[in-house]
Amino acid sequence: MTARVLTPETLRNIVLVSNPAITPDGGKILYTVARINIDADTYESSISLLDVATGFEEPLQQGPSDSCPIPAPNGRHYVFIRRVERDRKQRGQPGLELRFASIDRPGASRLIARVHGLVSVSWSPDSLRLAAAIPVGLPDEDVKVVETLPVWFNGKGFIYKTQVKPFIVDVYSGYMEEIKLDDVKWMQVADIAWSPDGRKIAVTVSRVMEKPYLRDLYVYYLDEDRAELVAEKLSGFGEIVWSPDSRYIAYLGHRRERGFATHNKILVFDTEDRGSEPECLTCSLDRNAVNTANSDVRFSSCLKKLQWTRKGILFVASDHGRAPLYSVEPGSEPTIVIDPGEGVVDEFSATPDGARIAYTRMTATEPREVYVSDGGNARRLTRHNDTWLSRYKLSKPEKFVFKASDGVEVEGWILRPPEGVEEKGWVLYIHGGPKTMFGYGFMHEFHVLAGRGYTVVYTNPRGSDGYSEEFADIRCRYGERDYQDLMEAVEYVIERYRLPRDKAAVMGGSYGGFMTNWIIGHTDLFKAAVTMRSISNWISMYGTTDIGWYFVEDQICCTPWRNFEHCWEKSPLKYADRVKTPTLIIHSNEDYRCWLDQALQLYTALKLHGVETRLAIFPNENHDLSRSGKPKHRVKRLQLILEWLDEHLAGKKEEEKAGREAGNA
Ligand SMILES: CSCC[C@H](NC=O)C(=O)N[C@@H](C)C(=O)N[C@@H](CO)C(=O)O
Repeated sequence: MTARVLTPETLRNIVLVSNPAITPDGGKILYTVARINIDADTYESSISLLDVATGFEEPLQQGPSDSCPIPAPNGRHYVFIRRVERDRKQRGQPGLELRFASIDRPGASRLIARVHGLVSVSWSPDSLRLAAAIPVGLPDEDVKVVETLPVWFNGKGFIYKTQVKPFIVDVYSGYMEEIKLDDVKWMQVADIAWSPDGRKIAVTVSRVMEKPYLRDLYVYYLDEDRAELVAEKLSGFGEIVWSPDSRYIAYLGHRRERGFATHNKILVFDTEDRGSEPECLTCSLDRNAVNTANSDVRFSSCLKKLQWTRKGILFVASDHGRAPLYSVEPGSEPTIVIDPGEGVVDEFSATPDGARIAYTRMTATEPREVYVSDGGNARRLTRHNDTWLSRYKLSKPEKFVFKASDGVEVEGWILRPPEGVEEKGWVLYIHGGPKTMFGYGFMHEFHVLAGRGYTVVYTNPRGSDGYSEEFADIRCRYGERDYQDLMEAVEYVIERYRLPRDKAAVMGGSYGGFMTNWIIGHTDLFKAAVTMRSISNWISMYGTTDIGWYFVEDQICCTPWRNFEHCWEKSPLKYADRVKTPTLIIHSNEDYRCWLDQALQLYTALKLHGVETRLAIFPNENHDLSRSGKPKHRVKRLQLILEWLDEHLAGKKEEEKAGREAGNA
């Protein structure tokens, strides 16, 4: 009997649980439940309410496009987001509604404001108002007349007229007033936080258009209607939280000591001692204080990545493919408060006293579910994915560690086809970033590959997250130590797991696509390659994408005018004339992170050099096609990958050719 395995279409089974927001008394959890409707080609999301004591659950908002519930400090009300459909005539109208509702009145809600987006929101302690970072300004309808940078942004489209501004919003009247930050002419607010004493609002904001990664920290004093600059030229995530006594601000980020390879840290600023150096609370940990585990089954969340409770500051850090929840206080060392085992704490929220924490956890074999922890006792509260999971065979990845040729340990995992599935070959899968990690995030795609008979090998080579800052730092040296780690991993798994050398494929997305392109230009070991949302040419990447001009300079250490030769040396396109590996190129036509030109240049080069190549362009999709693209496109993408592997690793093409020839004879 053939095993029931995951296929492209089983995406429809996965229930996407997100945004577990706990009420201040710890009695209830509001969260988003999303389902993937392949037939209607949509994600349908609603909001549920969980009673922590009984585990009883009831729908709060039926959807089909409700998400991101954020409870008020009074524990009675909440705000949430409703996505609204717009027809052609309404183009330019805001697509989101910010709504206000009572926890004890399921279904009812009132419109607060129509917005084009919501970057961050924070309740006033009296539960009457919100501090909100809201995008304003739209692109021209027809001809685009641009004077700002970047022109476009992945997932947002043309943003050259958009600024993200800070507002105070009255939840009862909907009245909105902009918070004026002195001397800030152009701004992109990254985060906003209302102080527990109600008197101040902290804002992190980028105000240098050419260097959007630089953030300044302001405090706005409501009584005086005046803002003060607290710190300048910070970088990283940019999230902020106030201490319970409203004196300190914890900032999640860094000062770019190792450029974009720098770990996000928790830096605590004393707002009453201006000019004092911030205290770094996570420097000794030497881990990135955010969760960068890859997964393709997430749904949008509005929860903060930091929370300052009376027991300490909570944050998730990336560690060896896992993501535990930590707590830290000024003057102390970080300690783990929720150990997810071989898993990932994906998002969390805690009661102000820190006694109870709601969170979502996932593993490599289970998508996210909601959990609650009361000081050490963790309980799982939802089981949305249990029934369908019990009907399928999913194999469990096995972890391996090998010593690279320079003596550094590198980790990886091997996911074999489930029992009963015929083995057809294997795939080296490379993650993006490069500063993200593989590990214990659920990857539907990996199980689909395994279900078709392909063993998946995935590793965290140099440049990855989850280890020291030094480990993540491959600036200026792309294609060197990272490439070596991957090729040494290949030799290791061939020997240790007896994988067939002549049945290997390589694939990856974004930086992983860069590396796939690099690999096929430097070795002919692989029988097939699949390169997705990839980078092939750093020179054109520089000027065409949302992050290009500063990402390339930082990571590759060149610009089209400085070290031009180095930019070309590090571009896979330079080596395209050596490629022999049959290559499937997958790209989205609205990928503004790694623009379509990257795929087109590679495709043209491979075609002209006689390499077997196929190019799939996905319309109306962006860089996140594999994670949040339209369901039908996600299915099609997986089908294309499987077909390519079947043709080149499982000999499907030869079989068909032989069949055709036999038919003609
Ligand atoms: C502004 S510096 C950070 C760039 C960013 N790194 C985070 O992952 C990034 O977008 N890099 C892309 C080239 C990339 O490889 N993206 C990965 C991870 O998001 C992907 O899988 O798409």
